[in-house]
Amino acid sequence: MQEASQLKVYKFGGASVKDAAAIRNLSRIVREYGAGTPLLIVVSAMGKTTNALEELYQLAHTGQDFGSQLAALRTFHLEVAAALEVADEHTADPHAPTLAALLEQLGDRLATLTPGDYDKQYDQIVSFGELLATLIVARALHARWLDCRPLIRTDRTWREGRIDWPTTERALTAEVLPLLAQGPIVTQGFVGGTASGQTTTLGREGSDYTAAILAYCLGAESVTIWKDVAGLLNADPKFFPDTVRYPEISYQETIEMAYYGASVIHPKTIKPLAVRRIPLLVKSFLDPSAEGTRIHDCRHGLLVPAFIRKDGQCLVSFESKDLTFISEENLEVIFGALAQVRLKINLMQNSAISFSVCTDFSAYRLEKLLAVLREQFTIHYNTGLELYTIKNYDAPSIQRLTEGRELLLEQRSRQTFQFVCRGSRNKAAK
Ligand SMILES: Nc1ncnc2c1ncn2[C@@H]1O[C@H](COP(=O)(O)OP(=O)(O)O)[C@@H](O)[C@H]1O
Ligand SMILES: N[C@@H](CC(=O)OP(=O)(O)O)C(=O)O
Repeated sequence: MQEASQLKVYKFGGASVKDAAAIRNLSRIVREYGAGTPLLIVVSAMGKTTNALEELYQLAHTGQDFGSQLAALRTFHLEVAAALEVADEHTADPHAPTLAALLEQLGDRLATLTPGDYDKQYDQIVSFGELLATLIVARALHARWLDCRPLIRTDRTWREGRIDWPTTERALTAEVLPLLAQGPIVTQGFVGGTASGQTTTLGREGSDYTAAILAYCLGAESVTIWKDVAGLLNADPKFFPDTVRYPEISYQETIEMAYYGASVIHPKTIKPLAVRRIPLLVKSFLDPSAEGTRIHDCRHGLLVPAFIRKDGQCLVSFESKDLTFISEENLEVIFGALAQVRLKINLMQNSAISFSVCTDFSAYRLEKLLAVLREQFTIHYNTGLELYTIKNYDAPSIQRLTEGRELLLEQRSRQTFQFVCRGSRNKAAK
């Protein structure tokens, strides 16, 4: 590994690059806070572009007309580039493609989809969001554009590529370290590549993870993720009033919050940073001089309860057909099928003849699960549910969250209280 350097990694997510004004704000932050030190900037797709690409892919994959959606995505990017005066005709970078070439490639790929592997083709399409965004941001910053796909090596687990750490570390050290001395570099979050050069993605919202991978491999001094919130809070302010900011918090507490669904940080982000003791700073791009949150190797007393809400949940219960008990053998079959269809368990519970799991809802994966297990088990499922977790709970916090809700499943350990209930779509949590 390299000596810990002065390198700072900045990560800007969709909200911080959602339009030309946001990218101007990003440029100010980089000028004011990132000067005088080697800087690697990781950028996600602009605003909701990844969702738009998912929709485009879905249309193309099902043989529907995607022309107007593609035109809208194209116009959006070209207009932002024009507003920032970084359209193709104003700039020429020998290390980067043009916006026109990228947009054409995207159109070609959509037009030539084959009925083959859904997840593999998803990655080839959805990754364009980050390619387009980084091109615009690199030009706005007069920074070098870097394609990280040949450097961040993954296996062929499409949509959730697993990192080949030694290969990635070797490639980044050889290719990127020498470039850092020449000025800031802008690269894509969320994407990687296989040994044979195909694009992979690292899981939705995976750009935070990219920042951690780069920091780990290049021995960065710190990672800063710039968000639209004041730092890591004890709850999502979009759903809970009266949130409290943690000025500092340990890796361990954070990893658990992220695991339970605190969407402000991708759950895989923390481990690589903790292993090399690289602090993670969560700061507001709306108020960049404010303190934010420092996630690092620290000890603290009991924290105020943290409330975590995960929507889009599905509760699936499996019952043996002949009243036999739920046994290790049965569980092995159920777990095997869940792994096969790539449904992750967020919570589970068993009784004598029934086993229940709460997972993220995916109609496609659930259908595959039913096909595998239907013969052996009677299966019931409920969709449109929410999973709530209270970390470091106390009686008032449980009372506050459960009041007026019908609990379909509940569980508690010494520090964590969790329950599944029907979705309250428009209702903010109390
Ligand atoms: N515990 C929490 N603390 C702060 N923000 C949270 C928390 N849990 C969820 N959030 C949500 O995370 C959002 C920021 O993350 P995200 O939207 O993924 O940012 P980006 O995509 O710009 O990187 C906030 O706007 C907030 O609604
Ligand atoms: N653009 C990808 C990756 C990502 O991390 O985005 P964001 O940083 O905006 O959450 C997504 O939307 O899933």
